[in-house]
Amino acid sequence: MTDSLTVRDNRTGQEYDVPIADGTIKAADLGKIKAGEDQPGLAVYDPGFVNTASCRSSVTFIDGDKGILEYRGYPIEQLAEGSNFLEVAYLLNHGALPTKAEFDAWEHEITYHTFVHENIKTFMEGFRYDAHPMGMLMASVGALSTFYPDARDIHDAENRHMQIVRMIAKMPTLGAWSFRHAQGKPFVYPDNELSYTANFLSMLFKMSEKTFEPDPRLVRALDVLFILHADHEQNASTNAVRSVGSTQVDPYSAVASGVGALYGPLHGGANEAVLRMLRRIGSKENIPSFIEGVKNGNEKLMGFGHRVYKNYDPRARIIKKAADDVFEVTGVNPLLEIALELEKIALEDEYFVKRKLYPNVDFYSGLIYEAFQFPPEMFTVLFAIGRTPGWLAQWLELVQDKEQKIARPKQIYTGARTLDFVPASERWA
Ligand SMILES: CC(=O)SCCNC(=O)CCNC(=O)[C@H](O)C(C)(C)COP(=O)(O)OP(=O)(O)OC[C@H]1O[C@@H](n2cnc3c(N)ncnc32)[C@H](O)[C@@H]1OP(=O)(O)O
Ligand SMILES: O=C([O-])CC(=O)C(=O)O
Repeated sequence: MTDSLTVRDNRTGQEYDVPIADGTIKAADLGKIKAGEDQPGLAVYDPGFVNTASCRSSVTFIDGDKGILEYRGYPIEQLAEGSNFLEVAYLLNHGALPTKAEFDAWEHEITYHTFVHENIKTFMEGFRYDAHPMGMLMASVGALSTFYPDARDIHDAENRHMQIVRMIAKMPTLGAWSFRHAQGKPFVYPDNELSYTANFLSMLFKMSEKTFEPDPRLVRALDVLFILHADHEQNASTNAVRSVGSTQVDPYSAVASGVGALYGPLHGGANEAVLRMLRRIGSKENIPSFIEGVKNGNEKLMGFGHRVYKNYDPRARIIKKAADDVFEVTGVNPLLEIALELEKIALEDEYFVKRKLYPNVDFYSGLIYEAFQFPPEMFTVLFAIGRTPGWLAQWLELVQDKEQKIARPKQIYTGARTLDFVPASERWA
């Protein structure tokens, strides 16, 4: 036994020793270590999990170099073209496309669980007038766990299915109500005669007793956006859902943690940040000085860069096309011109080329959301509604995986040791 540990820094490849109580295992021995087997004294320093696979999964495949994304083996381009959001939600959670009977049953179940308990409404009405809708969404999803104590039995398959249906169904209700609250408008109850996405638009924008009839082209565009956001393997929010879910807590609590992770500007919150950035740039003439600021490290080009994609994000390509369909109905968002020019300049600039920084899913989505009349604070809520089936599919896979353990990483301790405590009465004397 020695008192040092060999650690490999995955960013630099450098190995070095740190003092610890247990023995030393060389990084070269890593390959001999069986997954999930504790090796006292061994830790690989990988902040941000750049090279650490935390699970095995058959939900979503990404080839970041080629810009390929597939849900359960189906290319995202084909799903966006020919499927709908509820079918994709089924695919993710069941592993295969539904038959007609299976789809009808799934759609029926989801449609009839869109209402939430009246006390959730009271709970949401209690937020400050200017509460951020993502904060409200995170809290209200967490609150759902108290309304469904049965959800704590995560070992029962039927029970798990029930919670998955409930959450996919209720997320738009919570999201729409967080929007109405910010607008100071009364909440609109779900209209179960409408499709999933049309009902969501109704709860957001309905202003009279009459049935709300959104333009079908807008309904389709939003449905496609939901498809594009539905899953993305081990992104930060899914990792949060899996991490919290690995404690065997109920899925509402696990998904609430996912909403929290998504809220951050480096993840789903980037769509809101992009819009604010474009507004700040204001005109094409200001782009070169903005880019200079990015290159000098003063700020980031929001909506650019990705941990996995070192090529164009395939979703950004589809969103760019979808924007044209939406703008046909709503008129062109004037910020589009700035976004297109920003992309062009960045993609020709050595700084971005060298680092393989391309537009990600968040770069163009906000322009469409704004054309729908959503304020920027709502953008990440829209992402969360789309991502819910993915979070749940990953949670389901996690709780069924017999080899999955509680998520509990190691650390490299860098603090003091074995100090002698001196009571305050002596220290302050
Ligand atoms: C749905 C989503 O979550 S998609 C991502 C949404 N987030 C954003 O759009 C925020 C802007 N982008 C980023 O902050 C990052 O690219 C992330 C968080 C997405 C990925 O981060 P990481 O994989 O850790 O990459 P990392 O931060 O190491 O970046 C590598 C290099 O590119 C630079 N870089 C990365 N993204 C950007 C950016 N958007 N603008 C300017 N420089 C960037 C980094 O400064 C770093 O440069 P260096 O090598 O000189 O230090
Ligand atoms: O995969 C990631 O790191 C982020 C992302 O694009 C997503 O969650 O959709």
